[in-house]
Amino acid sequence: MVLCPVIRKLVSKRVVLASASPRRQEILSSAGLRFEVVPSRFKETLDKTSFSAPYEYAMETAKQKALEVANRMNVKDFRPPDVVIGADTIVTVDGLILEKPADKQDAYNMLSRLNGKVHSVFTGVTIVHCSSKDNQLQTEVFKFYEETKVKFSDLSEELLWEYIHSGEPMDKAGGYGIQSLGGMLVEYVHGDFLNVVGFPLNHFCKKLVELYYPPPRDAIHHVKYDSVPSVETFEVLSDEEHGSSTQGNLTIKLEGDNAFSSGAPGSLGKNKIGQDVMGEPVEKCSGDMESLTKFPSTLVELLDGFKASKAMFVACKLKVFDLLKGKAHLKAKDVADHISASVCGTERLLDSCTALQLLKKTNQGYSNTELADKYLVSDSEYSLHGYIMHANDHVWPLFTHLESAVKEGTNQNHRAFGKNTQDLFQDSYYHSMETKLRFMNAMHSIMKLTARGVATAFDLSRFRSACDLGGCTGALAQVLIQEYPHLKVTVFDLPDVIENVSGFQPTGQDTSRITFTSGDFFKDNIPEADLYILSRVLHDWPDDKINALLSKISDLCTPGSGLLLSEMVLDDKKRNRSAWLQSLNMLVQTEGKERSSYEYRCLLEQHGFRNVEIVQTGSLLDIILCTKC
Ligand SMILES: Cc1cn([C@H]2C[C@H](O)[C@@H](COP(=O)(O)OP(=O)(O)OP(=O)(O)O)O2)c(=O)[nH]c1=O
Repeated sequence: MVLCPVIRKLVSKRVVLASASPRRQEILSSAGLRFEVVPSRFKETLDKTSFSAPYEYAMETAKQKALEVANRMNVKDFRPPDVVIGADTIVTVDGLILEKPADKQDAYNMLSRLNGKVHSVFTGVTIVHCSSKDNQLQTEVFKFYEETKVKFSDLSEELLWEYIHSGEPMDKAGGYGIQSLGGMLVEYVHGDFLNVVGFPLNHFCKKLVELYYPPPRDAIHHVKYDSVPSVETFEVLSDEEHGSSTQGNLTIKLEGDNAFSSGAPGSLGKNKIGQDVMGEPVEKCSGDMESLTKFPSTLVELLDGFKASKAMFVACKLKVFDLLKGKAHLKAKDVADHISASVCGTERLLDSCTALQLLKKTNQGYSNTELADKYLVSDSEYSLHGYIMHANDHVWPLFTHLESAVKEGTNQNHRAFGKNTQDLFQDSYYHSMETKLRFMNAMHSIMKLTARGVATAFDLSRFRSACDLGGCTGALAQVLIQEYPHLKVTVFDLPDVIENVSGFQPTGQDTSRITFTSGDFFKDNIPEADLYILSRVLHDWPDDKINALLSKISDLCTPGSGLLLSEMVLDDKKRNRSAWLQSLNMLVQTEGKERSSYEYRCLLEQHGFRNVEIVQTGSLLDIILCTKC
């Protein structure tokens, strides 16, 4: 999604971010900007005393970072970038400029200076427009800066050292990261929060508006904008209402190194032949033309979606993130050697993962992003590796038959895996030890991630016993007993599952209040409990089976017993994309479907449950609680 329409102006340009900062990459890509990352090699050693103000230093460093990359990329026979963006963040306190700490002692010195005080964070940003003539790089440089004031609480020595030992300060100006643990040090922030994190997005968007939609001179005094104006506002002003102004020789004063004339070829804005600075035709405002010229970014994202998924799946399968865990950097060749793959293929995979922000790339090589360390490394606490392997090995082949699934209205196990499913779980998930463990791993990893949300969406402290039907490895049960000290939980699942749960139990945690019982909830007796839980179970089955199961549970319940469901609830208004795609997922692989809140409510009331309450989290699972009347 592109919130700032002016970002679309950059869609057809080769945009390069001259920064290794993962924060800057994240901020700009979340704003919908498409860009390549080429970290600058400029050494941040300008003489600070030669600048009249700290922000001058930050802007100059940002400029040098961007120009170094622009020059390096101006290689004969290659297309140079159109736009290079550089940034530099500094912290200033007591007249001193603080950059990234050199070591822990330096971090301590910086944090001690900031302790209990208000300081300023400046980010200087440079936008360099590039063109190349006879292999000579020509540049136009625009700079600006943003200041944010931050107040630190009074912090104890112990806390400062604990924070320093977390390792977070080392790659951050002033020795703290407000967006993570460092947020705990901060009492208040005045100004743009993202500016502290490394990139003043709001000011950047305003600057783009200035650059790409310059208001004509006589409009300047009418137009006051505090926030980013819509494209239309400025197109109307510059192209229609004041259409003739683009024909004139209008001089626009901009902050930065340049003031230029919109009438001069190669200058900013639109020239006499209706081209913008990059020499490309200017978008017209008229409805038809506009819809023809606007770039369908959403569609491009969808076109690329499956490639991005598969790149992540393959990197996980080849254990790339495991290999890079805890390593400063590895070159593509070293990664290729370890995973027994070609160097050229590995390099492309690593570069794609870098573009997807799963890896970081510097001159020394590739390393994991925080996201990859946390979720893609196979043995991390909240690893999604198991779920991703299930997506790659099971869901992906099924989705290649989506067209048949849609035409036939049935799952595609027979096409994807060559066998008809009489018994869904037995035939598709548990037919071999390998598939069984893969499926259990997948359910375990997704449940670990979501269990706390499920367990705490409602206060369940009135229940003394719970039975988690289809509770698999007991990942939810483990969180339930932590949250509710008086609750005992029975995990009920097929014998195939229960006999393999031991490998998934946590070490060093008291699990004596969890019991594992095997059985088939359609055929066998279900254990008695005050609270029954069906997490991601109902969506697997057709209505007749669901009715049979709910009726069986309802018969076991006494008045006041509870039933807790966790599913993705379909909602026309919220249009939760994951839930609707999950519904297709259910079509290709099961006999079930996702349902709306209305459908769940009817279903539950039909079986004697009342007080149906739904917490729609909008993330992976929504939670429903009801009581037997
Ligand atoms: C104060 C503060 C800084 N920072 C970061 C932003 C920047 O990445 C970093 C300041 O260092 P910079 O030199 O501005 O940037 P960088 O070295 O990370 O990347 P490059 O030079 O390649 O552009 O500090 C935070 O992430 N959180 C904070 O709260």
